[in-house]
Amino acid sequence: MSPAPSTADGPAVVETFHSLQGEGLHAGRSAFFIRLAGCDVGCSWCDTKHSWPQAAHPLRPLGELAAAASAAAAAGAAFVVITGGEPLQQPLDALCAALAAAGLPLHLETSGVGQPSGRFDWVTLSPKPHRPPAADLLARCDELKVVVTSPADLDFAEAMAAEAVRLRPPATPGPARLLQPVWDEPAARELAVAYVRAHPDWRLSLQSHKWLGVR
Ligand SMILES: C[S@@+](CC[C@H](N)C(=O)[O-])C[C@H]1O[C@@H](n2cnc3c(N)ncnc32)[C@H](O)[C@@H]1O
Ligand SMILES: Nc1nc2[nH]cc(C(=O)O)c2c(=O)[nH]1
Ligand code: SF4
Ligand SMILES: [Mg+2]
Repeated sequence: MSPAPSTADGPAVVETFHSLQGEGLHAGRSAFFIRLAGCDVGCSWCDTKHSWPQAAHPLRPLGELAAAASAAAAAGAAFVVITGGEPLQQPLDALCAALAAAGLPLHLETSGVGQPSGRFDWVTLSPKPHRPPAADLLARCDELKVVVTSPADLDFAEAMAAEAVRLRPPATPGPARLLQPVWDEPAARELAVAYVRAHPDWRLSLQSHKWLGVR
C-alpha cells in the first residue's frame, strides 16, 4: 500500500474548481482555479472574505493539486488560475513547479501585496489604493484590473497604468487596462462604463461568472 500523501509540502487551499474565467482579457475561456488561503489586505468590498484566515483552510499536497489540474486539462481547461485570498502570501515556487506536470499555462490573480514568487505565463494585477503593489509586479503584469467603486479609483487606475509603463524599458508595451465595477453597485457600473466610453485605452471587465450564476 502506498503511504498517504504528505500535506507538509502543499499550500493552504480554500477551494479548487473548473469553470470559465469570468474576468479580464481571458474572460469566457475554460479555466481550472486554485484559490489559496490567506489575505491581510482587507479590501472592504472583498467578495472572498472567507479566504482571509489562512489557518482556517486545509493544506493540500502538491501532487493532489497537480493531479486535479491534469484532470481539468483532460476535461478542457485551457489554463490554471492561481487566486485567493492573496496568492503572494504563500510561497509559489514549488506549487508552480508541481503544476507544470499538467502542461497548462499558469495565470496569477494578485493584488501585488506580498513576496513575489513562482513562474507565470500571465499575471493579472488588481492593485489596491490602500496597499500599493510591489514595483516588480507592476513592471511585469500583463493586465491591470482596477476595481471601481468611486471616481477616485479612476485617477488611481490612470496612476497605476502610468507607473506600469514608466517601470518598463522604453518602447515596451504596457499592460492591458481594465476597469472592473465593484459587484452589484449600479453607480459603480455607470462610472466604469462612462469612463471606458470616453477613454479607448481602457476596457470594461465584468465578473461574468456572477451574472451567469456559476463559480
Ligand atoms: C478575490 S481577489 C483574489 C486575488 C487577489 N487577492 C486580488 O485582489 O487581486 C480576485 C479578483 O476579484 C476582485 N474583486 C474582489 N471583490 C470584488 C468585488 N466585490 N467586485 C468586483 N471585483 C472584486 C479583486 O480585485 C481581484 O481582481
Ligand atoms: N469564474 C471565475 N472567474 C474568476 N476570475 C477571477 C476570479 C477570482 O476570484 O480570482 C474568479 C472566480 O472566482 N470565478
Ligand atoms: S486583496 Fe484580494 S482577496 Fe485580499 S481583501 Fe482584497 S480583493 Fe480580497
Ligand atoms: Mg472571484
